[in-house]
Amino acid sequence: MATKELKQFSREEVAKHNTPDDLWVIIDAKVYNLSRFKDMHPGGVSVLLDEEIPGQDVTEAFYSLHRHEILQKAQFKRLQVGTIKGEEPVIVSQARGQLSAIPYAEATWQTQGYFSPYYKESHRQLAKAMREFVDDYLMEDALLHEEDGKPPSAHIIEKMAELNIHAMRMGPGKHLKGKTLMGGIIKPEEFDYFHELVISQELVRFMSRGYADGLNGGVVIGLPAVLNFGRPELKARIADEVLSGKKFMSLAISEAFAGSDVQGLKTTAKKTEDGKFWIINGTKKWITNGHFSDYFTVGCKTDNGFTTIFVERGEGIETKPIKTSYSSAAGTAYITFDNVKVPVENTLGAEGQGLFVILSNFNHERWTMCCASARTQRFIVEECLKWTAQRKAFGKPLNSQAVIRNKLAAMIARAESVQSWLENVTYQMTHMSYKEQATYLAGPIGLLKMYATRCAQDTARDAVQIFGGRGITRTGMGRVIEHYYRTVTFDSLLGGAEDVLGDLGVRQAIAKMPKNSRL
Ligand code: HEM
Repeated sequence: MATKELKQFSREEVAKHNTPDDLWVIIDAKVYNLSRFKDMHPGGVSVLLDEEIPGQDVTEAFYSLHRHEILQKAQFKRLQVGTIKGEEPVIVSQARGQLSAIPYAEATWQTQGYFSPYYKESHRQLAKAMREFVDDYLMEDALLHEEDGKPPSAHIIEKMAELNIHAMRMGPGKHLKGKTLMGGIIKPEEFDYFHELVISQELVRFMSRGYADGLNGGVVIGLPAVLNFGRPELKARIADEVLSGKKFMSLAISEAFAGSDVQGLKTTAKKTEDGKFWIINGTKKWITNGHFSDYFTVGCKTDNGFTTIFVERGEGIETKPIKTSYSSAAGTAYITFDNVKVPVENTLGAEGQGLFVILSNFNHERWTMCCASARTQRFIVEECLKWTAQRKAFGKPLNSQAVIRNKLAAMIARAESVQSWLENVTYQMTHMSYKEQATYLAGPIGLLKMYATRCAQDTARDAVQIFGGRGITRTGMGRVIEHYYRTVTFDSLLGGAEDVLGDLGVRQAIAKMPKNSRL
């Protein structure tokens, strides 16, 4: 119903509608008729018949029990019959594409009154366009498919391809040449890692972790090996098909037998007698997007060591979904390869050098995970700041309790420190070649990821304590917190387990210690 059709009432008029069969309430200067809805109210009838509800202003009671988004839904919007004469609603939803006004809900560079040396006008424009894109297209699809477990809708993948978002997620490089990025906001030759950071951070704002990985996460980690080490004709064909959203791919390394210990993998590739084909046998586990992938970048044991091979779905390949604690929208799969015949031209990099092929992209992969972790932690800070301001306990807002403020302080400090370190590392990346990044940043990125995911888990734990039972309930006020707490561990495992990455960082530091240093 359009606002202009709504009647205006005085508070006295509303007060007369105070019986079970004629039950009106005021929420934020809007008048709702709950007479018929009361029997369908998910919170029950009795709460609506409490002596403090019928005919009265229930704004405070409503917002201590419901998310604002409920009133935005068509089936509940219809309950509004009018507004209060001479009053304006004060509670507003964040408009499409808008930045949040909640302190710390946006990184400093996007917060009014603050400065940053890293971001230019093109980053700001890209951030704005990405936010609008996410609000317009992804929010609804993400919530839907995080629940029903289906992969992201085809029209979303197509729209992302049209704007070349899939390509931008691969970072700066030749693959962007000649492409119109985000409708022309940014030129391919200007695209840097801060642009990519902006994209990675906006693409998780819908807080649906499984869906976020379903959104071509496999391409981000599986395609670089083809782009950097594939033969030119293979590279051209696959990049085109995958970045245009027509085909999906995944990185198939982990096995039930080995994860972080890449050298302990058991899948084998043996050459046919004529030397023209590989015959691949083995299994892979926890392969993101694997269930709907057309292509796989597969790590195999070969006679001369470890070799990475590009494999197309076909005879001998079977993928089965694995149920994990996040949504099957991610297409997490168990894959079996039974005598799969692959042309040797599909070898990525040199035979026996597959470890280098895989390791060379680990820095970028882990860095994108840090981008996502920093952003989602910040979203949790926003949820907690809002909740503790609107929820009352012992007659006062939750945020009047020192113990709650202490938790908020720790959360804010973690979100800010992760983002600041991330921006520093990103700045280094913009000034280093891929090879220099491998030399100088593998250790710091390992440490950053370890730190980010530990902070994220601490923040998830604190948030659940702040939200209480709601923090473990899938619907209602705490739905974002519940989801975060249930899925936050993914970040600490994917792309290398926390302890392994921390250890990598320290081992690299030890290796670089000057031999002549003494206390
Ligand atoms: C326009 C008016 C209202 C609408 C559309 C509405 C709608 C809903 C919906 C959809 C839920 C379940 C979703 C969720 O878990 O958040 C719910 C739960 C609930 N509602 Fe309402 N409601 C309204 C007004 C009220 C009022 C005035 C009260 C009285 C204090 C109330 C008390 C509750 C309670 C106690 C719950 C259960 C909350 C929980 O499980 O944590 N509702 N309501």
